[in-house]
Amino acid sequence: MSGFGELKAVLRIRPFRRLWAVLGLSSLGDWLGLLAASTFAAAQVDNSAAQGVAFGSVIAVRLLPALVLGPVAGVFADRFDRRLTMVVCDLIRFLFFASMPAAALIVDDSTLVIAWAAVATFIIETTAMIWTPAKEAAVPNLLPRARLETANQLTLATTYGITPVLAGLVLIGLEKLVVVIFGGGDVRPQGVEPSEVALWFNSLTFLATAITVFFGIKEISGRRTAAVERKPGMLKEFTQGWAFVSRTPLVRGLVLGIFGAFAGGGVVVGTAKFYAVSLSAGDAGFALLFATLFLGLGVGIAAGPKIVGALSRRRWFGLSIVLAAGSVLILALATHLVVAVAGALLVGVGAGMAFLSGTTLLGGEVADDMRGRAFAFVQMGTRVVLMLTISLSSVIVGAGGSRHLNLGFKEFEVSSTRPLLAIAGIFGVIAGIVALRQMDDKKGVPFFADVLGSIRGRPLSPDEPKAAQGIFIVFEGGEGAGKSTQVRHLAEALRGLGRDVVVTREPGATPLGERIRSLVLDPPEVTGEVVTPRAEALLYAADRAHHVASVVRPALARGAVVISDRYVDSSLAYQGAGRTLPVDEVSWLSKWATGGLKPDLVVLLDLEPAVGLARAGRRGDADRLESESLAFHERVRYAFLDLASADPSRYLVLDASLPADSLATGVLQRVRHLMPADEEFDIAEILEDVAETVTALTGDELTDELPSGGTRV
Ligand SMILES: Nc1ncnc2c1ncn2[C@@H]1O[C@H](COP(=O)(O)OP(=O)(O)OP(=O)(O)O)[C@@H](O)[C@H]1O
Ligand SMILES: Cc1cn([C@H]2C[C@H](O)[C@@H](COP(=O)(O)O)O2)c(=O)[nH]c1=O
Repeated sequence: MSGFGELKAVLRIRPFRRLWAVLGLSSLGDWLGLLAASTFAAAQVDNSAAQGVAFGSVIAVRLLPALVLGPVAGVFADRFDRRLTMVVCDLIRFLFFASMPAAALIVDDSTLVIAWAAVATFIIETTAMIWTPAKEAAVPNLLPRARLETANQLTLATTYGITPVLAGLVLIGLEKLVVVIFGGGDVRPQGVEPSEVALWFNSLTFLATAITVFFGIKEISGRRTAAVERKPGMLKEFTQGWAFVSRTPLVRGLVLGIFGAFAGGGVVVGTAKFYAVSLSAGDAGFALLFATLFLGLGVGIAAGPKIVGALSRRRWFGLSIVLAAGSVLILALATHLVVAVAGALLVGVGAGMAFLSGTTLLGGEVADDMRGRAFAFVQMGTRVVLMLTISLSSVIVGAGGSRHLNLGFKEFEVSSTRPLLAIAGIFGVIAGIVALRQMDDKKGVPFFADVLGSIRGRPLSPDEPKAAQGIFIVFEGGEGAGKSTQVRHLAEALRGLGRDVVVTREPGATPLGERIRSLVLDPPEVTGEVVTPRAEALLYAADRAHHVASVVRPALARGAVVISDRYVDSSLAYQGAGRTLPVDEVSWLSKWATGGLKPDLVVLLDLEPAVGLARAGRRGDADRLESESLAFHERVRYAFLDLASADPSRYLVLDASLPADSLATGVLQRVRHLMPADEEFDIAEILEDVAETVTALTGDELTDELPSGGTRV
């Protein structure tokens, strides 16, 4: 589905659509509130120093509740009905936003009005601290899991992209409207200053959201009834929440990664002004870097899922943190504005992707009864980390100035922003790697191969555990190389030693496989149509999936030696090299089909195709693949040899032009090493039977002479 199609599909879900509208409105209110409350406080006094203090104190008061109430806010979201929690919070915000301009109308003392604005802001922020986790925790209950990521894209874009811009526009629009209706500043009646009108408007947005949530999104309620009665006390719930965050690897990893990213972001913001100076880029450079960072954030949120495709979201999260933090290192080292802009873009992309994947993971993988506390913990932590890092880094950089560095051959002026950014970048990369290790859901799957495969739509999957006791031996090679002969011989030898041996083959070891075998190998004159290369690859993979699940794994699980005539390498050689399908795709398909089951030993019987085809021809009519050109079979042969040389410890390559009994000895010698020490067999003792068995099985007189053109390996 296209990105637009996915958005439409999410918005078709009525309760989510309404919640999204509510979120948009309340986020508009938040941004408007931030701008209006602070300008309103500043407007109450005349001199610029007092205006600065009034403005700053309202902002500071907005951040305080995170420290005071943050830890317990999640308990509300998890304990009480989330719909009612949201409605009560919105009604409180409605009343307190309206109380600010109302106070200015009633009270004459500007100090009191400012003080009230600070108190009201504190209460409003406190309720927001409770409202947000309740909302975040409710979203996953309104949607199918598969739609959660798109829903988060939409809500993040709304909260951080659309509504702040809209809030600015509304404020400008209100200002113009006030001038048109009431005229300039001196003649205006009381209570209609633009910031006051904005606060009235803002209070109404919260009334509207309260009404919508109460009457329009009843689905948010009703997730528990009797369970509430059984809940422990609030204090217990609070401590349970903290214990959950610290003991659950996924949440611990998420929290660590998110805090690391925010710490890095805080340092970037705190040092940005000085950093722009160190680039000699001035205010314009500062603005450019900031705009680029936000652009990157948007790109990360909007395009991230498409870029990484099917990559595990846990891995994506860790990767995003490392990308963001690693790009802070680019900023630390950049000496040119263009490089710094590229770095800022990547920081934004990484942060946006981490934000989206982190939110989706928290929503999708944390159980409903803990979700509110998990979101509240993150909400509180990010604010605290951001506040601390912004203030600390700006103080450090302000005090640090710049240092003159003389390397002998070159001299530099190094701003203190650089080491600080470097430290933040290194710290962030480490946080990302640790987070990834904590929460990796594909342990043992190579990371970068998985990332590349996922981007191409073919993620790697962890191997299914192989039964410890059994031994899996595969014979590979071109047509007529002697595989069946050697398979049977080895089986006889091992059975003679008392081992449980399962002889099998691909394709066609099962009734289903038999049917697939005739579909792929019968000539077109029989089947009535030509099997296309991709269909052929899929048919072999289907046979393999069924074969491994129903024959190979069960036999290995009971400790048998499984000897298969052909396996994965045949697909890589025939469909990959022979049919020239992309080998990595064929390989991925087989890995998927087998759950990653690899043989303990592959015996490759290497033979000139012409010789092998001649041998096979003695059996009668050629099948569909035997009828392929000599060039096809040459490609197959060299593909087998390449596979063997890429992983020599797993392969035994034998010159298949040698007599069958020599080959059998070579195979037995190697297989010996696969047996447990106490089961090692005496080759000399069983060699006696080898030639006999082989002759009996093939029905041919085996000769010591090399067939013409044969090469010894
Ligand atoms: N080492 C050998 N030297 C000469 N002939 C052999 C040798 N091994 C097997 N043969 C003969 O070659 C023919 C093909 O042998 P076999 O069926 O074992 O090969 P294969 O690799 O399983 O063939 P295919 O893949 O086409 O089924 C048989 O007639 C067999 O007797
Ligand atoms: C498993 C597998 C086999 N093939 C081809 C190779 C042979 O031509 C036939 C099997 O015939 P055999 O007599 O049993 O050796 O199928 C293939 O193309 N791809 C595969 O994955």
